[in-house]
Amino acid sequence: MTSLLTLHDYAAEASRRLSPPVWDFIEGGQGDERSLRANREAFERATVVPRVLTGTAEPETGTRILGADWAVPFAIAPTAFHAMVHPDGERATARGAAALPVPYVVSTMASVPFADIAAVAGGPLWLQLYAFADRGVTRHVIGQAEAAGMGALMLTVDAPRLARRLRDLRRDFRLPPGIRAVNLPDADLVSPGEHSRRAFAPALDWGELAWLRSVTELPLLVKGVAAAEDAALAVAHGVDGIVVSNHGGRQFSAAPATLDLLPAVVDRVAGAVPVLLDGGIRGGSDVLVALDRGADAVLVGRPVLHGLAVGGAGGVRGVLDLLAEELSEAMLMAGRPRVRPAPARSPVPSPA
Ligand SMILES: Cc1cc2nc3c(=O)[nH]c(=O)nc-3n(C[C@H](O)[C@H](O)[C@H](O)COP(=O)(O)O)c2cc1C
Ligand SMILES: CCCCCCC(=O)C(=O)O
Repeated sequence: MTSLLTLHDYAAEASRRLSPPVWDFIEGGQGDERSLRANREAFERATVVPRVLTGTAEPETGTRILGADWAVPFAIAPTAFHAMVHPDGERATARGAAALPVPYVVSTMASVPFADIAAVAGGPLWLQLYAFADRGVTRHVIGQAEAAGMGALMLTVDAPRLARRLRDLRRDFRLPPGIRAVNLPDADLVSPGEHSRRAFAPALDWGELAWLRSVTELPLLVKGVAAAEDAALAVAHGVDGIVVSNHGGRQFSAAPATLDLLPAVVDRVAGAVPVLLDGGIRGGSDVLVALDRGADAVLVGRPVLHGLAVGGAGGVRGVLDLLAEELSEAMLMAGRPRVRPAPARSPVPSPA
């Protein structure tokens, strides 16, 4: 194996190990993939002005989000069907995350039961939630997450259905045999895109948040916010956190880079709730750039799958340890002794 000194090294090694259809499912974006590229380009042109003589020897990377201690200001983004990448699926991901530990946002479309993931997790475990047309299905998923002891719900709001991803369409991508969304009442689905058209709630509105509040007491974040106006509406509707995301460029190719959207969202939210960002984080300096522009923490998607492909739980741990080490070095070199404290849980009441 080539030496794995950067997250890009993990990606290159993963591309050699995964089948071309699975690799393309992971890497692809919507349409001409402009937003996928934009996420990276924004980080590639971003800089952080170093401060000097700050007396920093050992930066403190820890933070506190929604009442839980995080060893690092990053978490694993929700990604579906880890058993496509490694036979132990999300169990291996959770084991890899447990070492540091790194918080893990488990996808509704996990290929391993939530309870089994929770059994090996070592840090905060949240559920990413898709809202289904049949609210009974949504309730079923929430119930299993609660039973597994998950600490928060992250509602994905940028996916009325999975978008047209040309790489998948060209390959007529199907889930490999035996890969199932085991936490759904009807776990057998073959084509993710087709299933999403049939099962996802097609016309979500802000009312969904009030309904979710009526069925669970878990803190509620929304994932997929781009516009500052929507961030303000989310706060007004009483969310506990916001994730600035364009779904890793997988939903709408004209969506701006998330890093470019972040400052306006942070400005509008004005500390009412934590603001997280994902899309294009590929190194510790990227994490620091996002923090510098006002994010309280970030989520990391594809690199975790690359680690999983390279070495199961050990590969995930390798990716997360590397990111933590790079972040610590970036903070040291930039003269940032600690992560700015995130807002405490939102005091904003839900609108009637
Ligand atoms: C293979 C794959 C599967 C994904 N599955 C989900 C999912 O089930 N739910 C969700 O909200 N987002 C999903 N996402 C989007 C990620 O949560 C995240 O927004 C994105 O990957 C971040 O960008 P990055 O991969 O550049 O870090 C998925 C992304 C990938 C690459
Ligand atoms: C109906 C299956 C949905 C899989 C969702 C995965 C996802 O969000 C993605 O971006 O891919």
